[in-house]
Amino acid sequence: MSVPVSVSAGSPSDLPRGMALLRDPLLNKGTAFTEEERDALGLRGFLPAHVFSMQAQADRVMANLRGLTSDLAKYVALNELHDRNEALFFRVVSDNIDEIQPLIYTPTVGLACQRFGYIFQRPRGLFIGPNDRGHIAELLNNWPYPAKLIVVTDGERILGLGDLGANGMGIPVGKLSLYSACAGVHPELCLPVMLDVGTNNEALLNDPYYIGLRQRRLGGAAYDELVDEFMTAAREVFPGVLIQFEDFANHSAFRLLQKYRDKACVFNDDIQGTAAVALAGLLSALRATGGNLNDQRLLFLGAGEAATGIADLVVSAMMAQGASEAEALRRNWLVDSRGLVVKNRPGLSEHKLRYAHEQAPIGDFLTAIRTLKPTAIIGVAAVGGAFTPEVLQAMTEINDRPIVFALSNPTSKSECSAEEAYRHTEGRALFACGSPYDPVQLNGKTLVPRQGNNSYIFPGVGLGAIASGARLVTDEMFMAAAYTLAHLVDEADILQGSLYPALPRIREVSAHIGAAVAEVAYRRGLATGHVPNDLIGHVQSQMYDPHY
Ligand SMILES: O=C([O-])CC(=O)C(=O)O
Ligand SMILES: [Mg+2]
Repeated sequence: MSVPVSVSAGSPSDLPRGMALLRDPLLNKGTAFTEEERDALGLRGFLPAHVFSMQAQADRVMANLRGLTSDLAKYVALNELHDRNEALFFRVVSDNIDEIQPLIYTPTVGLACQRFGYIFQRPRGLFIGPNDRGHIAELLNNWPYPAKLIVVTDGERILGLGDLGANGMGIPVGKLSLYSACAGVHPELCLPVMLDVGTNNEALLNDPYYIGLRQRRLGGAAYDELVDEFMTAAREVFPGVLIQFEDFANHSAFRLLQKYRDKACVFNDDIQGTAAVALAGLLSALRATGGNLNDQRLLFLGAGEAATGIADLVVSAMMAQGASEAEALRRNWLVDSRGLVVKNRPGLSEHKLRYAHEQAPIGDFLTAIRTLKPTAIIGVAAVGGAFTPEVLQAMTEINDRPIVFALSNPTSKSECSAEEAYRHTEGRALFACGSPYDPVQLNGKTLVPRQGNNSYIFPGVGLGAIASGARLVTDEMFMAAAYTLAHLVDEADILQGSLYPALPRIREVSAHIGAAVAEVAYRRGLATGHVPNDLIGHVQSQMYDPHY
């Protein structure tokens, strides 16, 4: 007899029985409970006669899903399955990751967050707000599972969609689903957290179905104190927990990372995860162009978390290959809403200063391309359509194989589509995108764009940090993750224009990234316990496999 493995439940006699068992998503198997289990667990009479295999259940889920016509309806159906039977949900997601990732993650999760109040059924995770001050540890203690991994947001910058307040809870939930599906972090170890500090989104404040606190955002010291109480309480209640900051606005994201990175096991996915996935894509693109990293010139459209995160990691990689810091910095340029970021521009925020070079001001992206002659353009400003045909043609005039990364999410915010990228560069672009695009046929050739999305990176990084009991998450770990990911791209991928491995290989990818991250943790004395002989075996042995 086997019910899904629980990491928190005690002996089998402590497990719920009867109706309570059917209603526990971590243990429920629905119509797959065997005759023997139906007798032993008090289930007789609750279930129809036929005993289904897990495969038959999974096939039925997929058939039903494919019968639905809207992506939002599919999101809701998958959410319901998640609430009913976790093992089956993760089986279905893992076995059909190409088809389902876009439904539980970008782009559909963006729409789901915008509609969150309307599709809300059961809560998942913890909502913490200003009224909980002084009691956050108690609140965390209400959580019935032993969290080892928290994804936390305050909803102020959800994907490229802006302030969605408490509706942004869809993001921690979606990211944690990918942790379990893509890297086998056990679902019981995963805790989504929404710091609901209000919203400045007027439409939501006036929406009768808005689920969050109906007040404007908390700011200043009160905000910092709330975050700090949460950080302290989380580490007290769940010792060693890894905390991922997600979709905070720039003004909070850099500050919070700076404040906690040397004292707690934290990272910011939008800064560091995005950086690693972009560096990996760049390394793959260089296999196609035959160029050297240290000869590249990168022009970013955007100057926020993703842009400076990527630029910082690229600078470190260039320095590791022999460039001086000054040389490496000058190979990275930022364009924001006010034009090229240059030294003499007044009022630059701190995170942009490293990339404010000596240069006459330039007002627009196209002129910046013509002046600076980049080898790569990287879109991270959430301005949909910003890579116009003129921009793409200009890149093609300068480069034999222009590198074009349209990383903004969801699809509506993408700088250009895959089709546009290839069509306006005569099929020469080395393209990556934040949200998924289908293959493109051009001049008798099939080009297969892959997602330059941090979902290739964060699941493996979290797995490695947890498997090694890491005390901190460092930039060196993200560097190792980026090189590991790039190494897993094979020649056939490169030939068809794919800069990342195929998504169905994601569990293998995450295991290797996990081992690379754990290796850094052990080597730097940041791990807990002894170095295992077989690191990848050790990491793989901790991966949750969704079977009954
Ligand atoms: O969630 C994604 O697709 C990538 C990401 O972190 C973001 O865009 O904020
Ligand atoms: Mg994000």
